[in-house]
Amino acid sequence: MIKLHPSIDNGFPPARPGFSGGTLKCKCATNPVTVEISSQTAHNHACGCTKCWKPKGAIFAQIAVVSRDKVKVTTGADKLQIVDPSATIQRYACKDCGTHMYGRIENTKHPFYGLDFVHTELSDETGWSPPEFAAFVSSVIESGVSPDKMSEIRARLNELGLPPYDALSPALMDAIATHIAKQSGALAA
Ligand SMILES: N[C@@H](CCC(=O)N[C@@H](CSCO)C(=O)NCC(=O)O)C(=O)O
Ligand SMILES: [Zn+2]
Ligand SMILES: [Zn+2]
Repeated sequence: MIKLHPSIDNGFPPARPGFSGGTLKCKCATNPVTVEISSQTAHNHACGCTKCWKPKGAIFAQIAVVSRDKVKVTTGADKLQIVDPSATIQRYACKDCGTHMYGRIENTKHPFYGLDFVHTELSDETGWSPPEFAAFVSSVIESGVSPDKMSEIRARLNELGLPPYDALSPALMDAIATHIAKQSGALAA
């Protein structure tokens, strides 16, 4: 069976009611970077884009959002560097092991401003919100996955209960479009 991501391939538990966060740790054996997340996450999803960090050998990333005021670097801030300063999401990665610790949007007009992107598999705690869908599925081809594999990948995502989309989920695409329409005046603010 095709492997997509180690936290997804064997199924995943539901969110634990009352769960209120945990600590993300990079892959460095010594002096790891730690980031405290003091809330449950939302919109967790598998992402096939080339920009999101993936564990070794994984085709997809697993990524969720959390309010930026709930994200705090607790150790090793000096080891963090922004992967691509020109990207919409500024991804802070450990310069020793390459793990992305959080991604932040600085453009206050962006529909997702205020939300940081995090990989909850970097935490030892259980109870995080599980993935709900798969985004940017066709983009895995950009990382070198053969187009011949796409039917198998989409079938497996469906089997896991993760509807595959080639951008974000319809609910998130609608939220983005609504935000833009309110900014332009096409819809009442
Ligand atoms: N085909 C491109 C798609 C990259 C892309 O647009 N990624 C999305 C999703 S990331 C988490 O869901 C995005 O919002 N990117 C903004 C950014 O990365 O700054 C590819 O695969 O590279
Ligand atoms: Zn590291
Ligand atoms: Zn992505």
